[in-house]
Amino acid sequence: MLRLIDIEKVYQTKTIETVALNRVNLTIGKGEFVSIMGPSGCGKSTLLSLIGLLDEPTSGTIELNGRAVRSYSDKEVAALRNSKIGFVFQSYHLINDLSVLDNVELPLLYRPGVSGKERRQRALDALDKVGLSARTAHFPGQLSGGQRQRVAIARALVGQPELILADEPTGNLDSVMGEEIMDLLLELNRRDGVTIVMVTHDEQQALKTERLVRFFDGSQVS
Ligand SMILES: Nc1ncnc2c1ncn2[C@@H]1O[C@H](COP(=O)(O)OP(=O)(O)OP(=O)(O)O)[C@@H](O)[C@H]1O
Repeated sequence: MLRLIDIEKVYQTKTIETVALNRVNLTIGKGEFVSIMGPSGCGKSTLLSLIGLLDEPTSGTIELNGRAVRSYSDKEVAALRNSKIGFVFQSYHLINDLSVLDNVELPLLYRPGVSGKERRQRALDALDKVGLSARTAHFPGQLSGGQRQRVAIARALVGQPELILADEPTGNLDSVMGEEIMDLLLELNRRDGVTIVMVTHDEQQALKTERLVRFFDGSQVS
């Protein structure tokens, strides 16, 4: 589904040039659950932002479903990102002034052809999947960290993406809640076939996934 071919990412500032990714080759198949591990600064977040079509490589090719991403216009890339990719972050990124249901509905606001009624139903379905049907009227501030991350996962799911990108999804949670979130991601992958790429610092969690890719200094080492 996704291929990274000879990817290089160089950040150039006035004083220093940083090679964040150095000739990375990675293929992610449909339905896979891949963990990415590596020390701080090795390029994990950079990799996720490229896979998530949030940034472009300095050189190399990213292919999505067999077609080079660079052959799409900016507008098409934005539409692809919105329809095919769901994001989950370490710090949830929920909007505190919106209810749980409204937070989950948000990504569908920018979808053409989705009525208000359908939006609501899909958000309710996504919240049901993450076990939060009883909390739809709550606000993020009234939830535990684990529950907030469940809301964020429901928000990532509501657009029915092909791919979920999770950047340290359990990084802010204690081990019990972290386990719960990990089990939820594993279930979504196994039961619903959602492809997941997860950056984590937690070796135990990484070992539960189908595949573990390790990075060091911008390069893939295993
Ligand atoms: N916007 C930027 N401008 C300049 N340098 C950057 C930028 N973003 C990242 N870098 C550099 O690129 C390298 C890789 O950073 P990246 O954030 O991808 O690492 P990481 O593995 O995700 O680290 P961490 O585990 O600490 O989040 C680092 O040396 C970082 O300083």
